[in-house]
Amino acid sequence: MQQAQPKPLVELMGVSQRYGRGERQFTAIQDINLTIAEGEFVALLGPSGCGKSTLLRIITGLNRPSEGLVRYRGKMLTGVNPFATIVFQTFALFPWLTVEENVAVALIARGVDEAEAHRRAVELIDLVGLDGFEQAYPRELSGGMRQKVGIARALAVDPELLCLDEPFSALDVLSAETLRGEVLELWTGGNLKIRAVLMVSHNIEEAVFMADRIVVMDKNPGRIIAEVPVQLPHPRDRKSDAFAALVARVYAVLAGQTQPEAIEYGTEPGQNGQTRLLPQASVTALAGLLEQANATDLERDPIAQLQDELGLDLDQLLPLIEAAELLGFARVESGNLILTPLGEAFAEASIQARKEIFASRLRRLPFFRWMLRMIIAADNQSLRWEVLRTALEPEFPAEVAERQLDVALEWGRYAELFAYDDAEGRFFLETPTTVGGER
Ligand SMILES: Nc1ncnc2c1ncn2[C@@H]1O[C@H](COP(=O)(O)OP(=O)(O)OP(=O)(O)O)[C@@H](O)[C@H]1O
Repeated sequence: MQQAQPKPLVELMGVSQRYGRGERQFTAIQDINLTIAEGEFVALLGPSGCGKSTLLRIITGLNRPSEGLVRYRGKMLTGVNPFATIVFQTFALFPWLTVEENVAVALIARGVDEAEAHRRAVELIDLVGLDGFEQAYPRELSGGMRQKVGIARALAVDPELLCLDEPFSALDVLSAETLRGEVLELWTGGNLKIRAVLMVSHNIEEAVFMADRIVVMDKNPGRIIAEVPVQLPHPRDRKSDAFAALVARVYAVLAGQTQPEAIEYGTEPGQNGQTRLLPQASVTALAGLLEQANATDLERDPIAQLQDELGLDLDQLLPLIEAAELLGFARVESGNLILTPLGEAFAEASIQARKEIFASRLRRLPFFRWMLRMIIAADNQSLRWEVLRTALEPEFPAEVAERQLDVALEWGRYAELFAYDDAEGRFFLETPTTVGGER
């Protein structure tokens, strides 16, 4: 028998969202094409700032995209989507209302009379497992329980599309894990009207554990870089090889945006072409990563292993990996982090030798070549922070330029390529030079 094609519920075509005006205009997401079909649980995964929440707001009709079309059940979406609802990370409960009132309020707002609203609220509270807590106030509940109230409230309006915006990230590890299981039970139980779930996450394992499809995004500008189907039956076994292989695959997509060397280093600021952004990675954390990777057998599930061992979340780990790749200390292959001989040498080197290795790598980066040239060319070979920041501004928005200089300052100081006078806000060379370029 031929299986019927699942019907598309949400369709996004060429969707972009820009914020701000004029020179300060900024593209949060660009040219997004995405379909969510009936029966699907889709996870949106990507680094902080790649536009996941923006996309959710567009799908639920809270934002109108700057460009592109959004269709819901084949019809153009022009205002707030009445069939969709969002559960937020921070619960968003009214502290002065009881659990029951917090749920009922969503129904009353939709015109349901008060007695009926309270009757349904009690049913929903039972459904999410909070029976007995109807008259409690949010402050009396644990984080996990509060999030259940948030879910009950979202379910009160009988949504077809349930959007979850990092619903577990404010919870402790155990509560998050329990609630993941409970949400999956609600979803697979089939007692609800929900036709699809869209969950924003920045936890790869969570996405592989829950979703049927993972949409992977990257930033600057926010865009979809891959879609990974997850065809494992529920309940999923985190310890299985198939699970680990999928985690590794998604990790490889996120971390391994490795490009040919010429593109990878980018161009110097002010030259034609794109200047590559320096990842927001501290030298200490980078050294920690390299030491850990050098000391550990990272054959299986490297992301989970490194995250656990270093106590980092994805947003902290990815810039470190990017920095390790940029500096030639490591590469990512099929989801594994492999140290280069230089990376191994760095991990095992003395403090002074590390500084020298680091300096030799920084001198290869167009950003640092440019900075050094600017400092050397300045009066007294000393340059104010503002001058460099202003010089970067045609290339990057002001706050990005500022953050780039912060990173460059930390890396360059560590490598002793230049020094910085905090009181005067000036870069200068520790050993003045007269030759054109480097010491
Ligand atoms: N109303 C707004 N005005 C200006 N910029 C905005 C606005 N909303 C979001 N942004 C910017 O757009 C980009 C995408 O933001 P968004 O919150 O959608 O990302 P995200 O992937 O959900 O991030 P996170 O994981 O940190 O929540 C960010 O750089 C953010 O600063």
